[in-house]
Amino acid sequence: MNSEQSTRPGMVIRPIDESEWRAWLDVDEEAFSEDNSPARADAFRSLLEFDRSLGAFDGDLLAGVVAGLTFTMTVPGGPKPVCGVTAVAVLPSHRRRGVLTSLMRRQLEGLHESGEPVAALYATEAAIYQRFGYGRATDNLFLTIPARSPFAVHAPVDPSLRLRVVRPAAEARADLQKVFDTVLPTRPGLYARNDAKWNILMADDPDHRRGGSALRCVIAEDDAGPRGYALFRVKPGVTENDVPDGELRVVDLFGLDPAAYALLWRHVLDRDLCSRVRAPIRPVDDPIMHLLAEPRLLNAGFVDEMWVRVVDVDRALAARAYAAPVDVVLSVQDTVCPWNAGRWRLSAGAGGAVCARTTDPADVELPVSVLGAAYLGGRTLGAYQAAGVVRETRPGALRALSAAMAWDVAPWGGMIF
Ligand SMILES: CC(=O)SCCNC(=O)CCNC(=O)[C@H](O)C(C)(C)COP(=O)(O)OP(=O)(O)OC[C@H]1O[C@@H](n2cnc3c(N)ncnc32)[C@H](O)[C@@H]1OP(=O)(O)O
Repeated sequence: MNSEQSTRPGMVIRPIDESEWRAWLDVDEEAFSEDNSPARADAFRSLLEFDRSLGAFDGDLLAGVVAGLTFTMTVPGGPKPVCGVTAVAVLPSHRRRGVLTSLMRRQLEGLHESGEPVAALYATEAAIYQRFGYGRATDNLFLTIPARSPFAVHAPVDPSLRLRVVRPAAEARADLQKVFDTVLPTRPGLYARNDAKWNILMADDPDHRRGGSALRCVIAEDDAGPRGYALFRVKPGVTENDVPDGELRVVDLFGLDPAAYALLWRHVLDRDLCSRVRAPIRPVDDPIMHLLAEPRLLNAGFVDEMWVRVVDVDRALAARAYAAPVDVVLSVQDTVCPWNAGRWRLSAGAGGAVCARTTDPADVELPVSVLGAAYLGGRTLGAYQAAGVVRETRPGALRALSAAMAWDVAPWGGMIF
């Protein structure tokens, strides 16, 4: 599809120049009905890559925007380049006229021509991006745990570990980055946090506190250095009878080994004057689920987290590792990126993966959104078959593909971008 075909008539789509930043911010603030303090606007701007942004212009008026960010994201097998899609906004005066559709199509065409084979995003509303071929690839586990919930007898303990409180939290930044960068390659979905991202986290914007304290930081360490950290806030409170009823909210918690991880959770659960711990952004296989003696006390739920778009089937499927050998012919449906539509043979084994065009008959028929959903390893395909989304035309092929694409560690981004 050429760019004229993908652009709404009367609308010009082009990258936004840095000098047009004010107009960009206006569109963003109007679309989200949110006003930014100067500090917050500066932080937002520091995240953007203007040459990777697109604006939809109605005459001189900037009516819609989308940003692309250059990411290294862990996928099954290790860190790879992924385009982070963010800051999507359309002026309320121009909504439901195809502005977003034009921006999405143009962005995907650009990635196909010279970009990353995979795009990922966090959606404000889950219904928006499926029509553009994004699949729900990760979920967020949210927990509300009563304080002082007991641990199971098998919970690991290492007497050489100690806790260090760092205040203000920003002073621990180097240690935090070291821990995070070590964890990064171990979980699909985690993306490398650049300086701008760490600046925002450590700036501890009062607008993000929602009635909670400044960011608190505790490091688990031994004589050799840090082995994990917890960042959290405490929202103080008392019951009507003056019983302490504070709420501790976990912001970020990573451990390099089971004992450090358990100690950090023990710390947040035992914090004085708190009656519960809320952890709203956790991976669905968080080890805390196996540390508590009474798992029902987790009060767990989950929601969609990241949505992934396979931009180029061949480049994307060859870029990741597979949990088992597989040799299948996929028939891919993709009306937004027609270069993906049709049959591809995926062959993966000990020597790596190859994905190439084929005229052989299909073994599995599926929409590109399911490839996106399964890309980070967090989905099995039988459920999509049961839902009527995927069809198997060679017995056993779907199961083989599902086992190969699934990954032992659940994917999770951990922080909105
Ligand atoms: C990755 C991120 O940045 S997520 C942030 C997304 N931005 C926001 O939530 C800010 C507020 N909302 C907006 O700015 C706009 O309403 C947008 C960006 C969500 C949609 O922009 P629009 O230009 O109105 O979308 P567009 O007209 O291209 O709609 C395309 C299709 O998506 C549908 N759609 C658009 N928004 C939504 C939605 N929120 N929920 C469900 N469907 C939607 C439209 O109905 C249309 O469907 P159709 O093709 O069947 O007619």
